[in-house]
Amino acid sequence: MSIDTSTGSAMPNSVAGEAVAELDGIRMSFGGNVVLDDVRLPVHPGFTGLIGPNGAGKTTCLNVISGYLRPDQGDVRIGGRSVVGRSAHQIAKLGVSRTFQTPRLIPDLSAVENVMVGAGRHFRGGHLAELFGLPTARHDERRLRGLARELLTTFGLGEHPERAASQFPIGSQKIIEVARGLLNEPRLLLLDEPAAGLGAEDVDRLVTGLTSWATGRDAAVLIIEHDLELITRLCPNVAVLHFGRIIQSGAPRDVLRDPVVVEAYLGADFATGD
Ligand SMILES: Nc1ncnc2c1ncn2[C@@H]1O[C@H](COP(=O)(O)OP(=O)(O)OP(=O)(O)O)[C@@H](O)[C@H]1O
Repeated sequence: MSIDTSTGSAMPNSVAGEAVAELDGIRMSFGGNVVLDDVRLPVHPGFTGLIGPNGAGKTTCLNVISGYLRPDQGDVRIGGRSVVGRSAHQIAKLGVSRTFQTPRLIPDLSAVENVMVGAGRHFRGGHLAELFGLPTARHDERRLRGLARELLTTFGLGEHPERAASQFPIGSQKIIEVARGLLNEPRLLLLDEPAAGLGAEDVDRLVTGLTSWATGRDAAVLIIEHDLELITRLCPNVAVLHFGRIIQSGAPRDVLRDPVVVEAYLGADFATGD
């Protein structure tokens, strides 16, 4: 395993075919209500979709991977290493970023500053250096501001980086949150319904930005989404969760035509376009 000394991350660089993250036999219940039952889900470099009806357990999967919830049973591996019992903060340090269904931006900070909030582990100077305005901190700040601006531009939002986050429409706010999740160069990015509430133009920005960011990187991106067109555009692999169980996985074109999936999730009226 190689240690990434530049970031302090201990996640190994992924080998082709090796899962960056893996849920293995996960069981999760809330007060006797079993929400995940023997969930096995490998997340390889590239884009993986996780779909399923409301309440199927998709966000719970993300919460388990990112350490917000501890499963009753099963293992969570990140970079081949078991992380069950580690805090969300410790897991983030392994190079895991996530977004939430409702964007968690700081409304009075500018778009670029909100993206910079994602920096955490990249501040070499630390908080004391920052507090006393030491050169390391000033250098870090300039560098991060530049990176944050580049990310906003990648997502087509580079025009008004200094505008307060609250002044952006909700769709753009969600994209700013995605950009924030990328500032740390995550090895694993977890996106919870990034396209919910987005118009067609914003969905295009999101897809174009994510594709552009992922090109040339071996990061893994797990996307929960109800927008099946987005899933089909981005993800070579998709898994379907239904009542807490993975009922099918594979290429979206095949999975979305599977009668079990159509029946269980999509309803009798569903038909995929070619
Ligand atoms: N902290 C919690 N306490 C109790 N029940 C919970 C908790 N978190 C989730 N649940 C329940 O677990 C089930 C799965 O919820 P989850 O949010 O994972 O579903 P989902 O597939 O992401 O749904 P959606 O597509 O609507 O976001 C739901 O019945 C939900 O009410």
